[in-house]
Amino acid sequence: MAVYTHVPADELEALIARYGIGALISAKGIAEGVENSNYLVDTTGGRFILTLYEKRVDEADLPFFIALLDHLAASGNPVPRVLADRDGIQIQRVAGRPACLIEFMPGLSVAHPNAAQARAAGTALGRMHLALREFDQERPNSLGPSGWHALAEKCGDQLDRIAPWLGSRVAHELAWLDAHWPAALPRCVIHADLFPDNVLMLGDRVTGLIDFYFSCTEVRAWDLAVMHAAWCFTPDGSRFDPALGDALVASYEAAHPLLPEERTAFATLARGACLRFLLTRAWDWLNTPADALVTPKDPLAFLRRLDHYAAA
Ligand SMILES: Nc1ncnc2c1ncn2[C@@H]1O[C@H](COP(=O)(O)OP(=O)(O)OP(=O)(O)O)[C@@H](O)[C@H]1O
Ligand SMILES: N[C@@H](CCO)C(=O)O
Repeated sequence: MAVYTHVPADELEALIARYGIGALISAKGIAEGVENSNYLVDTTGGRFILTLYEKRVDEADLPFFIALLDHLAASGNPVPRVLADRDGIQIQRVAGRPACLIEFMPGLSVAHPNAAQARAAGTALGRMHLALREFDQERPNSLGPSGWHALAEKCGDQLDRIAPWLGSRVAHELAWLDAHWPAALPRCVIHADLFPDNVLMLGDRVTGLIDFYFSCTEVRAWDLAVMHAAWCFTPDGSRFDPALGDALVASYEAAHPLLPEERTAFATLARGACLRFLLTRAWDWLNTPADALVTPKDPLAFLRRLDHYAAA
């Protein structure tokens, strides 16, 4: 359940009144997600998402995310814009947290995507990368190679509480990736977290790409590698589905061809993606109180994926 911050009804009513979107009808906390608090807000003028930014989103980055969403929406990508209130203000303070009111996108995220859905998602990523050629703002990736080292150090010996050998395995992977990371590949702003739960679909059609709060300037093909690792395995990471992998990569390439050097480096990029999600999940696993409302995700599901790419 991802509602970390409760918004009192009178505060919500006053917020909605600032937007000229009618009167508040209801607001429900959204269970999905682990990072931020999200509410589904209905007013007499329509349906909206209210996001309160929690632990991992830095308020100073919000203008970058808002500009990115504006750019992508303006170039025809299915992403939600952030609404401005009557004074033109987009970043609010709600219950003491930075917050934005966001366009509601139709569709559902698919728990177990099929090949047609992977194909649609690959096309959506390729089109997004095309549009991002014209986006000139930058944001460093705090969860890129140097961030992995910092996170592994912060987890320290505690990694072995998850599995007895995990600390030494992570150290080995960090050293291998330091030696092989293809940092010279083309870069652009990427989504960096396009898991199935961040792609809304109706049937086999993509209706919304959401949750851009890890977007950053990074090796472009890493975005596809993140998707490959997130979309093409059983949830526990034990089995790779080649039909999903082929559908995802072929459809991406039809919209935005990979360079030969991106193709060559793909398994290494995916290995880095697995380490990134292993480490953020491990940190959450070790630091989520037992009585928290959020269930931490399994770090080892990304070690199993990593093993797949390491063997490739
Ligand atoms: N613009 C939107 N339109 C429709 N639904 C949305 C929108 N934004 C968020 N949601 C809903 O809220 C849920 C949580 O949103 P989101 O994935 O942004 O949360 P998060 O806490 O940042 O999650 P994550 O754990 O994936 O980082 C989504 O699964 C979706 O159901
Ligand atoms: N998509 C991530 C959560 C955001 O970092 C995961 O499943 O671990």
